[in-house]
Amino acid sequence: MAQSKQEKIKKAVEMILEAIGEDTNREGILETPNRVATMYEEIFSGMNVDPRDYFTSSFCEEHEELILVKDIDFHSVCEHHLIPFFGKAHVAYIPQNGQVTGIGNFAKAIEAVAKRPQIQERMTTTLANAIEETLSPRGVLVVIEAEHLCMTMRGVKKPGSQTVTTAARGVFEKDSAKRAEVLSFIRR
Ligand SMILES: Nc1nc2c(ncn2[C@@H]2O[C@H](COP(=O)(O)OP(=O)(O)OP(=O)(O)O)[C@@H](O)[C@H]2O)c(=O)[nH]1
Ligand SMILES: [Zn+2]
Repeated sequence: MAQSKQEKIKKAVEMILEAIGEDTNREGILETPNRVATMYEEIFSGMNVDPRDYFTSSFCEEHEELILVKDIDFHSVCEHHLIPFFGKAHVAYIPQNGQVTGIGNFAKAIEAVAKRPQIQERMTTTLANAIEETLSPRGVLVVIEAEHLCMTMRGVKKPGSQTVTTAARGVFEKDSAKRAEVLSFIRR
């Protein structure tokens, strides 16, 4: 992150600490604006990353059957309150014309979309669209399950509540049996 952006974050954090009545010169707090600026660099590192870039390389493999990468951990930041939501993402696709990609690329793309202020629906849709647009599979299904701290530590305060979102494209949009097959693998 550029120096000027880091400076802006530090100043803003200092102002928040002052506003809540903290002594910004107190030993434990003195370095906090710095720490937060460094942390933001990490947790918002996906701001200008296009998830489609992870799917531009594919290799030709004659496997036109289901591939499911499940239980991919992620942490993101709710754009409404700037506190975390986190959980697991599952990505299923059925390749077409042998266009298969490295399974690690799904985890990289999830990191990219998670590391920016987000809402869960957009994260789900962005991933499904990125895979559809680049690999042109017969179908893609993205399922995300997450706990939102804005719903558990504040506001309605419902600890343990989980939000599930899905985005289905191609064959998964039309074929409920195919969707059900993926969901049963996810539940296992
Ligand atoms: N659809 C959707 N809503 C979300 C997500 N993350 C947080 N929210 C909700 O977005 C809403 C923000 O609404 P506001 O009315 O502006 O915020 P608020 O008054 O603090 O609302 P509460 O959180 O309900 O107390 C809240 O209902 C949140 O629960 C998300 O990923 N998707
Ligand atoms: Zn929120």
